[in-house]
Amino acid sequence: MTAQILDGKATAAAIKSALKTRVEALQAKGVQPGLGTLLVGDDPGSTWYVAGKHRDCAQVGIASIRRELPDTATQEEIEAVVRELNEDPECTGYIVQLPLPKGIDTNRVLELMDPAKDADGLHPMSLGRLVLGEPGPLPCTPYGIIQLLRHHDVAIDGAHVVVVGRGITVGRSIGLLLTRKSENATVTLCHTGTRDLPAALRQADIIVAAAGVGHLIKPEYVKPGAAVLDVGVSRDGEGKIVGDVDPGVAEVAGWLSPNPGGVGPMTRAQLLVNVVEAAERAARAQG
Ligand SMILES: Nc1nc2c(c(=O)[nH]1)N[C@@H](CN(C=O)c1ccc(C(=O)N[C@@H](CCC(=O)O)C(=O)O)cc1)CN2
Repeated sequence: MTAQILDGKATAAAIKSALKTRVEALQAKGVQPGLGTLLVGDDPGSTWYVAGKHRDCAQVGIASIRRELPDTATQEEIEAVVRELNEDPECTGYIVQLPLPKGIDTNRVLELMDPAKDADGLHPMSLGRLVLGEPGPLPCTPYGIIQLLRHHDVAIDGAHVVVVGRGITVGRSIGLLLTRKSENATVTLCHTGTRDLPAALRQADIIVAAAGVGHLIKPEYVKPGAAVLDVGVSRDGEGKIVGDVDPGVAEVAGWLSPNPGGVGPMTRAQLLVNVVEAAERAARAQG
């Protein structure tokens, strides 16, 4: 078997094209959506991701507001920029690029954000709304994964999804989305403390690999025909970027997201969706 490709680039392009029309409708009402980003430090990966987010904004007509601080920035300096973005009327939604430098209390920074401007769906209020089933911004990578599966007609209803990784951006929240009535999946969350990871993975109809451990998912752990989503990014011994999924998995899986070109572009597209939806909510509230 050679897996069918879950093409994130093409799916994200379709989402962005639909968003352009929604942005034009907002602009016609005098509302200009604007995405703010706060980047602390000069990590090449984070710098690249933030640049990509602004390129996407330009494509759909969302304005860009960029704030940058050196990696020596203190908690207070970071919080001061968060307060500025909370107050900036041109910034209708924003993100704090993660991870923040060592020594910074990330939760304190996220909690300080205005929840109405949370474009990442990572504010405690947004996560709480997700638990309660109330409308709000959805976490970008988890919802991007669901959109990618839907777009390729991969059955989620009734599927057993095994997630590997318990980080805040993917592992912790994806189960909340997948177990909603609208998705109706059964989710097992695995992590470094899971005793027999291969045994858990062999049960999966869908695997979400978000551990950040290069080539962790081997072909022999995958049920033939399963859908496999490669979220992780890490470097091998030679410094080359690798995903969490061993290339041999393509011979066993029914569906496979490439990395790059799979979940990454979907994460960015969902961020734009959150910005546009927040601006639409604000426009409705204004009447
Ligand atoms: N505040 C946030 N921080 C982080 C998030 C997040 O959702 N919000 N997720 C990750 C990084 N991330 C978004 O910020 C992200 C990662 C990868 C991509 C992407 O498009 N990757 C491309 C490859 C890019 C390359 O060539 O290196 C792909 O997969 O095709 C977008 C966003 C951690 N931080």
